[in-house]
Amino acid sequence: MSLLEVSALTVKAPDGRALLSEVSFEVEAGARLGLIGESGSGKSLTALAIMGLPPAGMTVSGSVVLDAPGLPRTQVVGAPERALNGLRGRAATVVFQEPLTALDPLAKVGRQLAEPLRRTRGLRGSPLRAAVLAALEEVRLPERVAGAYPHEISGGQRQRAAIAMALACEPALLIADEPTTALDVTVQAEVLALLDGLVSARRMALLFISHDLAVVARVTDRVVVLKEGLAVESGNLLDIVGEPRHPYTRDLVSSARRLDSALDWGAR
Ligand SMILES: Nc1ncnc2c1ncn2[C@@H]1O[C@H](COP(=O)(O)OP(=O)(O)OP(=O)(O)O)[C@@H](O)[C@H]1O
Repeated sequence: MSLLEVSALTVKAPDGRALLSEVSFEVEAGARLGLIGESGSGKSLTALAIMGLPPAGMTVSGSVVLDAPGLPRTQVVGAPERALNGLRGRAATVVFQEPLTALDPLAKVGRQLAEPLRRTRGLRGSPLRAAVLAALEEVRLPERVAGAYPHEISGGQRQRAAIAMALACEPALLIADEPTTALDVTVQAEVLALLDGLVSARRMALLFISHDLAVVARVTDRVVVLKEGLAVESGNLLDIVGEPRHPYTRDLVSSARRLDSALDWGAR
């Protein structure tokens, strides 16, 4: 049994338009899967549906089963909020493109990190303070960040803090939804390398969402290609890059190649 099994997942807008149509994939414990597609293809809706958080007014059908160690196996579609609350953060969690989605602008970073650590590990007092500092260190943030408000640190540091918060509940599956898209190119590479290392060190499963094939290729080995809400191709990343079958995947691969050779040219 997989950690995450998505079958025929369909999301409809209030006007009945299908935004996601019969999408299916699985993620085993500790495995990595990339979800790639252009803007509006349904990537974020997939992430939200897995978390049981579809936008208001949308109808979700099909099946999303989360089966994380130590937690009840749960059908997310149609599950009561009570059942989902126990799963969110622990079975699966999300890091979004914009770290301010996860961070409270009015609270210091240390206090925000302490909250999930207190809740999930029952820590108080100095052990809690030590755990906050360890969590910052794990994402390579200096101690002083604990006493800063989100607006007082850089975008890259905010994303590291958001990653630390996501990891505080020790999730079995990390969903990273364009986690580096809003960052400068050099910071992007650092955050990606950090995420890659943390997922390996903690043996987490990763669902990595991006419009950028080159970025997905750095952290995953299997991909699902989404276009207009349909999964048009899926499989091993190297097979897909080597022999893309769908015309849209061919476009993705050739534009990634063009970018690659332009960068090679620039380096010479
Ligand atoms: N809250 C909402 N209300 C109405 N339509 C929405 C809502 N959220 C998403 N959509 C529509 O659903 C479709 C898929 O959106 P989604 O955000 O999943 O795309 P995406 O692939 O994540 O794109 P991006 O890379 O731009 O985030 C789009 O047509 C979008 O306009």
